[in-house]
Amino acid sequence: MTTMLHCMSHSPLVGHVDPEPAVLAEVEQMIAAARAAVAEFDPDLVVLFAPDHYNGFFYDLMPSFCIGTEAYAIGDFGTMAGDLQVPQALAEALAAAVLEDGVDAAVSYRMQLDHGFAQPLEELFGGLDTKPVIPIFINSVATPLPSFQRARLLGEAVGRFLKGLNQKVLILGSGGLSHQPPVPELATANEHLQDRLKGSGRHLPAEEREARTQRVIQAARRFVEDQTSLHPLHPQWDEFFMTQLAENRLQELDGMKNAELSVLAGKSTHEVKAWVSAFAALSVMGEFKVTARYYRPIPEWIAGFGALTAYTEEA
Ligand SMILES: O=C(O)CCc1cccc(O)c1O
Ligand SMILES: [Fe+2]
Repeated sequence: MTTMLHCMSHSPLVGHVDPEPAVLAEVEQMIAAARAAVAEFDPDLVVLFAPDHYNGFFYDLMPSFCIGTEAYAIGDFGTMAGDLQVPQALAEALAAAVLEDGVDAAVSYRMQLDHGFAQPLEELFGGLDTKPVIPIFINSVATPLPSFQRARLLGEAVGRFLKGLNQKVLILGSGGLSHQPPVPELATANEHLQDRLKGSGRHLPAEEREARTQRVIQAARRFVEDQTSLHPLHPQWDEFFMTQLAENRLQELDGMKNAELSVLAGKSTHEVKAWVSAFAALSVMGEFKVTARYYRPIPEWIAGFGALTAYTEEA
């Protein structure tokens, strides 16, 4: 049984602050090709690794990893809102297997998701509930963060479970690459914002939601004018990282310290752990080959914007 993988950057700024038409067309073409490949593959099951941006996971109880047995997306930045179609018994079995395998992932029976999960489903399937999807959260913004090694081990545990299923599985990773949008931080937040980060932000008043959205849009506009207004993108690291994955050198990333990566490529670059977990899962399912690769730094989206597609070899 062949397994397919697709990892991709996301950005809620898509449609809000867009690059020039030629770049937009290039990205749309890349996404259309991925959508066609996914349609051709026609998975029985989708496993989606993605981060959150203080929309569903907060400091009142912040897990490193969480497997959703039921989940819905809130529709931030105009992305799709609504329920995912999570195969509950299978998600429960996956959660149990991952724990048994030595990785202490939490579970959620009411997982609240943002654009990090919704955007890839929207782009690849045109909806949130067109296929059975198991969402797996990786904390990528709320320090202290899980390490690269733990993200790899999580992925390997997930892959071992999936290998035993005998189903046609599509593994998705959403996030990264180098970027540092203005995501709030507990250490520097005022009292009101601290309260939001500790859980009251789970149901943000409409005007606060709008203010937050506009703040990110304004930051993107400023970043296009002045690329020192936020942590600069780091195309060279992004390309290096994608090559490490494509060549199955995941273990070499274990030595990368979280603080080191933040300084090098920006604090939200930790979202690439979704890619690490996705490739780790694929790597235990069989020998794999990367068949498509895309990269371009896109300041309008505050993102080193890339994608990788891979398949295991037919046994
Ligand atoms: O929701 C937020 O506040 C952060 C939004 C955000 C902006 C640019 C690139 C991203 O990957 C991203 O997640
Ligand atoms: Fe993100």
